[in-house]
Amino acid sequence: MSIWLIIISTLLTLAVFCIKNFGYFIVNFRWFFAIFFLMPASLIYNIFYYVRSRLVFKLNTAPTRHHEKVLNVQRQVLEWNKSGKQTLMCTGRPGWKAMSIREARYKLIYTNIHVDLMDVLEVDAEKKSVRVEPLVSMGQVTTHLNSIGWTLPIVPELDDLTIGCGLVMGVGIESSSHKYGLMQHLLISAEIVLSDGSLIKCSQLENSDLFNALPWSHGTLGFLVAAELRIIPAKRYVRIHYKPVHSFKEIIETFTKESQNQKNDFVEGLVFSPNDAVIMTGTLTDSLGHDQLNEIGRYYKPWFYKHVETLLNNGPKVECIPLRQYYHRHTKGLFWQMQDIIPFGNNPIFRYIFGWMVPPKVSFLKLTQNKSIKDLYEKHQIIQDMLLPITTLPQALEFFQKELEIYPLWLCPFILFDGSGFVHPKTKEDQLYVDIGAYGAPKIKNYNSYEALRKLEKFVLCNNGFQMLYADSYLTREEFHQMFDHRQYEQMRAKYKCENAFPEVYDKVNRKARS
Ligand SMILES: Cc1cc2nc3c(=O)[nH]c(=O)nc-3n(C[C@H](O)[C@H](O)[C@H](O)COP(=O)(O)OP(=O)(O)OC[C@H]3O[C@@H](n4cnc5c(N)ncnc54)[C@H](O)[C@@H]3O)c2cc1C
Ligand SMILES: NC(=O)C1=CN([C@@H]2O[C@H](COP(=O)(O)OP(=O)(O)OC[C@H]3O[C@@H](n4cnc5c(N)ncnc54)[C@H](OP(=O)(O)O)[C@@H]3O)[C@@H](O)[C@H]2O)C=CC1
Ligand SMILES: CC(C)=CCC[C@@H](C)[C@H]1CC[C@H]2C3=C(CC[C@]12C)[C@@]1(C)CC[C@H](O)C[C@@H]1CC3
Repeated sequence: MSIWLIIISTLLTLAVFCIKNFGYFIVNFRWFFAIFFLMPASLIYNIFYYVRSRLVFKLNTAPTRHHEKVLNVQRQVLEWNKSGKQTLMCTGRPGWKAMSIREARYKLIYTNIHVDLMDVLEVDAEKKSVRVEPLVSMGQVTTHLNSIGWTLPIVPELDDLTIGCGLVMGVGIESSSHKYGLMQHLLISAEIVLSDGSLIKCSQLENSDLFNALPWSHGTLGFLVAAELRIIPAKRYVRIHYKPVHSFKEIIETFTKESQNQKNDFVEGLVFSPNDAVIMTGTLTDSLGHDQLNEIGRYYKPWFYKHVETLLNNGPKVECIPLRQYYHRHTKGLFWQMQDIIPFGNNPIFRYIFGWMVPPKVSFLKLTQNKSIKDLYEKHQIIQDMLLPITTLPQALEFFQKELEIYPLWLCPFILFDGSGFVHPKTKEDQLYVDIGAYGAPKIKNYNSYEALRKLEKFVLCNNGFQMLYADSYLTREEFHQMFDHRQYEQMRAKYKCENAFPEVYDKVNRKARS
């Protein structure tokens, strides 16, 4: 195992060395580094963690070691208390590992608490729940669950997203969210180490005020050490219906109608131009019936959105996709971000030779970007997910066209349940929302990233929407408080003595807090 780690570190060190010394080359030939350094390093890293997790799973060591690891977190917090609370606290997870666009600056000055808990603890088939440690990745948990016939009702796309950290303390969404809501709605209970070092369990039945304030709190109420989530039986395939639509009106009507249809297990839309989109609906199934099997996850298969694009003129179509491959349909193309990193990545020759190593890990791409690359992304690209009431979809699509002109756009419906935390509908009832994801280079003339994003943020604010906080946010503190309901959060900050222990969410996620 240590040999693998040495190889990964050598490849990454070489890549970082090249970035520092060959700035021009790295910006213009990033694909070279991605293919020859980052992809092999990612592959070895994944194998390493696969073997590690497999061993932990087989030997069942995670549950017995869990208590010890929680005590370690408590010990660090108690030490911070004893040493006079010199600085605020945050997790010790390095910024480059997080799946947000930038790195947190505050990690360098705050006390880093190492929460190295990364295993699946138990699956309770009777209770239909899985108990996990916070750093468990989506890849890890779905592989475990799927192999024993279960799955999470919502499986956010990217393998490296962490369940307990990013998806529960932040936000998680996927194409089944129109039925199940956001990842936070799967949470049954959470175990938190508070600022005084004590351990508290919360759920809808005990300490419910804290429980409801946790989602989107970004580690500013305490450290999560275990989370229990709802699971459902898995099936072998997803039967997917691709419906091409060719007018603005049809896009809105078809997408809204399918999002309201609870018979659909999955709903997603890819918008390719103001008047062209493919709306996809899926159902879980164990039998192929007469439908064709398409193993889109195989290494030589094209990027999913390219496959969908071909159906704009060749659809409608029905096919079955193996479940895990459906969950990972956008992974190889990092939605459509891979085309900017390896422009020929979808070419069949590349796919047959290198496809099995794709994609490089997002964290390695982050670790090895220099200032020029960061500036390029900031000035010429947009990576944003805006969550808006589905009734505002027509205005929103027009706004995206007018201010950005960026395609494809990702449409993902979700039900936002009424509640009391950071994010809930402004009306006092459950409401259907849509996540509009824009990832890439806007085509609008004279694009000014700051101005465009500010306009977009104001549009979202005026329409009772929310910005996903992994992305760049230029909201002012006042606007942030207007967008996110801080009432219960502030009560919990006072009740659990967080003010001198953790920063506020705004101070972790605003653009100035990240580099
Ligand atoms: C036990 C376990 C622990 C893990 N722990 C970690 C970890 O700690 N950190 C980490 O970063 N990753 C972790 N992973 C994620 C792992 O690296 C990826 O899931 C990897 O892609 C698994 O490949 P596989 O072919 O064995 O998966 P399988 O489940 O066997 O794959 C089934 C099918 O899905 C397709 N598929 C699988 N993954 C992808 C993908 N990413 N994109 C497109 N298609 C795909 C495959 O082509 C295959 O046909 C873990 C995985 C497992 C199984
Ligand atoms: N499909 C989807 O839904 C997608 C979602 N995302 C978003 O990407 C973001 C990044 O995810 P990821 O890299 O997994 O997570 P991060 O490491 O970025 O963690 C997100 C936040 O949770 C906090 N946190 C981390 N660990 C703990 C803990 N044990 N207890 C309490 N708080 C904790 C972090 O605090 P600290 O700063 O102190 O480390 C940070 O503020 C998520 O917020 C997610 O919403 C991105 C892509 C797709
Ligand atoms: C489905 C949802 C809700 C979000 C998907 C977002 C992803 C497309 C982005 C999340 C993190 C992003 C990063 C990049 C591409 C787009 C994301 C995967 C980069 C890899 C782009 C290249 C840069 O050099 C590093 C970026 C890191 C984060």
